[in-house]
Amino acid sequence: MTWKKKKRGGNKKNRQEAPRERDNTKSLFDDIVRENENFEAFYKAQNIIPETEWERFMEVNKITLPTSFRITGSRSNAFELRNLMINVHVPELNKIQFGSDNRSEAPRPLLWYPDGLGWQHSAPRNTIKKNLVFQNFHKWLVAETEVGNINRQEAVSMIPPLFLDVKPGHWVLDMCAAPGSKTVQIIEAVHANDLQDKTIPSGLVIANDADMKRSCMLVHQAKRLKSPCLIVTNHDAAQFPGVYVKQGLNEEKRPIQFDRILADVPCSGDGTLRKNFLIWKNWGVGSAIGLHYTQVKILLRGAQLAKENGRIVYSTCSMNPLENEAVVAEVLRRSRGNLHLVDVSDQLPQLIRAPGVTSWKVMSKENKWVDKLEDINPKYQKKYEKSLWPPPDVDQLNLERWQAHTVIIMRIYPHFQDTGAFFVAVLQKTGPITDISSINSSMSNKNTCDTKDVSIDEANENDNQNFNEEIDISNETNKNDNQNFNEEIDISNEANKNDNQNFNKEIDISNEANENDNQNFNEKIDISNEANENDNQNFNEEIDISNETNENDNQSFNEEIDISNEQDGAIIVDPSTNDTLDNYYVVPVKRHNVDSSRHKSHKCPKVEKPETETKPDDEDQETGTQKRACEEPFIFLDPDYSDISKIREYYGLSHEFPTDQLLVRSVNERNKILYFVSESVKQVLQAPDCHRLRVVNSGIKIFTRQETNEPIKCEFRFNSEGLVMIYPYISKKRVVNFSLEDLKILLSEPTPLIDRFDEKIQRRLKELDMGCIIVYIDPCKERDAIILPVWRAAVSLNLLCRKEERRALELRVSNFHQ
Ligand SMILES: C[S@@+](CC[C@H](N)C(=O)[O-])C[C@H]1O[C@@H](n2cnc3c(N)ncnc32)[C@H](O)[C@@H]1O
Repeated sequence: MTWKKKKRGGNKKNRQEAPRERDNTKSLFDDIVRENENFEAFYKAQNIIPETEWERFMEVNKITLPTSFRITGSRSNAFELRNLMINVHVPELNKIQFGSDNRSEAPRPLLWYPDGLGWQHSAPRNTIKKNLVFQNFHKWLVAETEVGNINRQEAVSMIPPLFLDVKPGHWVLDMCAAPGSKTVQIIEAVHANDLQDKTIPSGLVIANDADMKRSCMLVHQAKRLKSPCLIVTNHDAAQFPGVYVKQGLNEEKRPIQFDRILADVPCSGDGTLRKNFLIWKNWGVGSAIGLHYTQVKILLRGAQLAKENGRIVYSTCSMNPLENEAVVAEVLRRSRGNLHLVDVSDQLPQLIRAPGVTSWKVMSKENKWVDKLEDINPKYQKKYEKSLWPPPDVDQLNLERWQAHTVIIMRIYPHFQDTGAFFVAVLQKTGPITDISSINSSMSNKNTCDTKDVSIDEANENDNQNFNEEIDISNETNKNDNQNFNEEIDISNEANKNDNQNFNKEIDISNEANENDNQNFNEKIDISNEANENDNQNFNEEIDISNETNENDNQSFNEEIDISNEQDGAIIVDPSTNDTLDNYYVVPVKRHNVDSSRHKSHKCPKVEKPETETKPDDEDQETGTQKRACEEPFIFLDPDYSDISKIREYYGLSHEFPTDQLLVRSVNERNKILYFVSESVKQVLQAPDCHRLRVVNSGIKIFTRQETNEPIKCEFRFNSEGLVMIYPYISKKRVVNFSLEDLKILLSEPTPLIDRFDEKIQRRLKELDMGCIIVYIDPCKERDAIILPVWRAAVSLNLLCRKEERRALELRVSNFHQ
């Protein structure tokens, strides 16, 4: 059987493209299943799917996965979009009839997802391409996705963060976060009360991933949420460094610990068969056996980093008990009663789930069933962990509870609700996870029960063994992601084509406008150039991120430097015990007053690298990535910093706004961008040993210095990324209330002339000098107010936001009629 490779990047030989449409899928899958019977043999023997359901389980696995998405953002905004789905899009799409049974494939809500904000649809791509109604719907989806109001995400992948039960104010660690779908959910939960409280959220989300490239994807994904609570880091989660932060009035040093931990670990991914049929074809027992040890180490480290009474969610997109129940059982055993499974049967009652299992079988890499480690050929025993087999006390672990609908561990299978498969376990920490080394290890079969049990060296050794498999798998996942990503790129390219058309038009228009407005020519060019930079960034995620980072943040992408730090930081210990404090060395990071003489003296802890190793902007021959000589520091501004006083005066910024949470990223007198972070992010970034954290990104842009030849009173303009956050703290001095009609004029061209607006607006604008103003639109009670930064030039206005934001706004405004 041969499948033709479709156009797609990569030079992988023998790569086969699975058919996408439902109609022709089945027969081809039957062929794959025949080619790889191990999958079927393995899972039949595990007896995890009742015999009566087996046929249905196999059938559904052969059908292409529906597309699913979540409506995100603030509550009222999300409800507005949900109502638009229910009242406008679904009725329109329901009119389309297609498929063999002439059935409509309009989106339907995921019944178990709270507030009707989760959706899925299984319309074939051909339909989407050919049908105008679907095309319009898709355009809307893409536009709202670009600005972060909609998140495309596999339905089952939405489940773990819901069980994590994140509350505003929580400190959350997402251990294996990239590409970031679940991080986005966590960030949303941390911001859940923003609108009611009208305060800056105090929570913290650290999103970590061991893969640098994927961490960058994560930055891009999470950036759309404009959260000052996020830090993206790049570590092996099993060795996530301990950091001491100063907390409380006395600034007492305490080890960093989290209210919530998500360990969505790397796995064999056989729950994603419907998305990536190659997993089925290449399925083998080796992946799970190889990953088990890494998974145990990550979950264990997560348990250590949780606060007492903190919640830890362990999840995989694998159905294999060796990656699921075996991992949880081993970590429960090692925690010596300080970790418990949580009964979450009352949460998401409409989610159909099966309980965990208490017996499972281990198949050797030679595809033979093996009852115990000792039965493995001694030559290969090192490759297996004792903990792969069910422990003797497995019945006491509550892995399975199926009484009165009580399910503690959740197994979600594709045939339950037309999704992928997933495994979720919710754990609570009730005491310190200490002294792991003294536990007689059932895990290690290497007869080393001393401190080396989970020591760095051994962990690394093992990691290396497993790493190749992991890389294969994550590549597989990447391939898969790329598949899906290409779909999106196709669409967005189309959108971009359109944009280019519009863009040219805009240039024409702006030229026209410039004729009218020659005085402000330079300003407009500057602003539009910035907008163009942003636009180009979005054509290519990676370029986008690295450019943005290099230009604005100078945040470190240098893995070499960080690896050396990793060695310092890799101390496996429960932070609630102080016994490793001596292993930390302290590099004090002071608050910097940005004056040229002082900031020159600021030393980035990573500059000590010899120049020959990392020249600035050196190109890595192997990866093609840009290396930087040093990671630029996070320099917190002194509230007395002169530019802040200017901003305060010009915009009427309240003293309640925590200006001490503003920072800059470059040691430069004329800092172009001022970033803002939450109080807890600041605590972490100012931790004496923060250098141990390999920070990839943090902070939202709130002010940008506007370079202009014109005489203006305040050089700093608002950045759309941070405006909503700071808006409650500014006076009405430079706020102009617009009606929807005024907004339409503003959006009608890049630099509409002031005299096109309503007379009242003209009068108000005349009161204001040249510079940044804030346009406020309150469409109606049920909808969120729209707050926009606008440049008030001599005779025209210029909306200061990215093209994607502008496009989504245009769509939103056009929907207000309906
Ligand atoms: C299942 S994916 C995570 C998906 C992610 N939580 C989401 O919802 O988008 C597993 C991730 O773990 C990362 N990873 C693999 N080994 C790791 C390790 N030792 N520490 C941290 N991350 C790791 C991979 O790069 C991959 O991005």
